[in-house]
Amino acid sequence: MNDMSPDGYTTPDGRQIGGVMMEVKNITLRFGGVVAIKDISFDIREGEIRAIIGPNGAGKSSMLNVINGFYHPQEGEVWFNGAKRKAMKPHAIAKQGIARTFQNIALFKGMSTLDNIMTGRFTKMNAGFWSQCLWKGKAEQEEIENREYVEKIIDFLEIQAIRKTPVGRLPYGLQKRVELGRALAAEPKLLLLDEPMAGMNVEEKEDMSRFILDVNDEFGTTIALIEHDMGVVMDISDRVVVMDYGRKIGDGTPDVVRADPAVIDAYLGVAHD
Ligand SMILES: Nc1ncnc2c1ncn2[C@@H]1O[C@H](COP(=O)(O)OP(=O)(O)OP(=O)(O)O)[C@@H](O)[C@H]1O
Repeated sequence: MNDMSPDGYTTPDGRQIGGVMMEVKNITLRFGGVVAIKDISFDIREGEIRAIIGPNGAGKSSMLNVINGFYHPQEGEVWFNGAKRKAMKPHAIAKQGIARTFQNIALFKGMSTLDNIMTGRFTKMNAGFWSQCLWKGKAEQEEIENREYVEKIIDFLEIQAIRKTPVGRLPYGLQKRVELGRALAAEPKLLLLDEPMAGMNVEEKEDMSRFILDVNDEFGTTIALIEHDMGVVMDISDRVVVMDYGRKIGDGTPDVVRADPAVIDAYLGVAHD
């Protein structure tokens, strides 16, 4: 990686990363007596694939929920697109361009792939009830545009063959792909992935890794993910934050993090000389 100038940097594979999109500053989050996050700061840059890793209970999901606006930390600030975020409801944050997937798939199991992905368009739907009654044409036009966008995602994720299938009948790996599609339907600037490879076999992990890289490349989406699978994280991420017991113990490129003795001790469990 080149220098970390405010304007960005160039990745080893030649991608241009931009300035800071999201910054969390000195975040502390407590649940009663449990300190889930202790004074953590890091940034996510425009166009990056940024990972947050750490052992069980390290605070990764809590951090994703802070970024997502679901949890409000007792201390610290969240900055997005150059502005300090006020306390907001998650749907307002979704409107700002942040979408996410969940560790335990949160799809409507009885609904088709197509309809599930359509639900991801809700932040893009402007025609309200009265305008639908008074101005049917506008609502119809919006519906057509939403359908077109969803079809584009279905093609992109190579799930045409299952577009009509109720998602509850799909294998796990495909359900995860549909969930990615639903998040993409919101056209996020920042996409949060909560353990996108959890429970997958090797082939499914390879497919998901390829789709994450392609989303970043073709849609230009900035991606932050939390993941247990170290191999996957190191392969696809530009920079990695390492958490342990609610603290940040490492931050840098995969090579830097891999060689960091504190990370090796805490997470990799490999003895270092
Ligand atoms: N809603 C909650 N109420 C109370 N404690 C919580 C809550 N959510 C998380 N915690 C605690 O905060 C700490 C961090 O949990 P968190 O789920 O963020 O870690 P994690 O790194 O995502 O773990 P895992 O990899 O197992 O999902 C843990 O001690 C956990 O028990």
